[in-house]
Amino acid sequence: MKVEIEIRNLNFYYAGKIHALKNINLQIQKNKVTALIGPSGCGKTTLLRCLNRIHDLYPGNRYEGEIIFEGKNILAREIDLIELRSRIGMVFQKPTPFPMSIFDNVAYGLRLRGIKNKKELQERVEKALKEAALWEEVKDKLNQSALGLSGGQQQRLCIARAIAVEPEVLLFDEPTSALDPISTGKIEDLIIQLKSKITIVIVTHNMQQAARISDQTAFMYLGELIEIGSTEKIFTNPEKKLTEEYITGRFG
Ligand SMILES: Nc1ncnc2c1ncn2[C@@H]1O[C@H](COP(=O)(O)OP(=O)(O)OP(=O)(O)O)[C@@H](O)[C@H]1O
Repeated sequence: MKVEIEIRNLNFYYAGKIHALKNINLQIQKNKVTALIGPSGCGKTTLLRCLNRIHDLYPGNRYEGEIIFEGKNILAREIDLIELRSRIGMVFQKPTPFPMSIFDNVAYGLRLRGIKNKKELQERVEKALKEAALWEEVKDKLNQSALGLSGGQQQRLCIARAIAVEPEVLLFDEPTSALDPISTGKIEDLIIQLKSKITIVIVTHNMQQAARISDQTAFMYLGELIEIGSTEKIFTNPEKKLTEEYITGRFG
């Protein structure tokens, strides 16, 4: 199995003082789905947001340790964050389409990367919408506002926007918590399909979801990584008592 991202001795502090991640060591496997689970406030979102340095948007946040991706430490000062975020994309909890047409939403990142040729843009937008299982529903209204789509469609549009720039990794932060069960099922199917091309990390509150779609699961508690293993092992025969108590619903 190939490692896509290796997290070494990662500590993270909000505003220079709140110690939200404590010495995390974790390997994210290539072309697999890794789920981050644990009770509210344990640091799942904080860890996910380290992987494409979203925390840099707020002053005073501090990382210690290393996150190795393609042989480089992405926490290094000289890393180009725009480039990093197109290689390691992110899909948020609430769908976040831009107030522009469906086409322009998906073309957005491509244009940012200097792709201006109309035919190339059209081809890549179509490809991304097909990969996000949205093409059939929107192909006749690409010039209409993205804000007119349903919540589930908007979330698939955000996935299309993220995959249009052909990232290696996609980070999902509770991508279905605002969606109905049918839309949730579509996103879960999509994630399973995408992993043949893209490495996926997903934060989820929903343990059934982690069990359904992930290959490896990491259980976190109070800023620490308690246990990581194959999803089957974590849910049937975890090593640590704390993990067992959590997955059997004794706290949460
Ligand atoms: N912007 C922030 N400033 C200061 N502290 C924060 C900030 N965001 C999160 N924290 C703190 O960091 C810790 C980890 O929070 P985080 O949101 O990563 O947990 P989580 O496991 O994703 O929780 P949830 O499941 O509720 O989303 C918590 O103690 C939280 O209060």
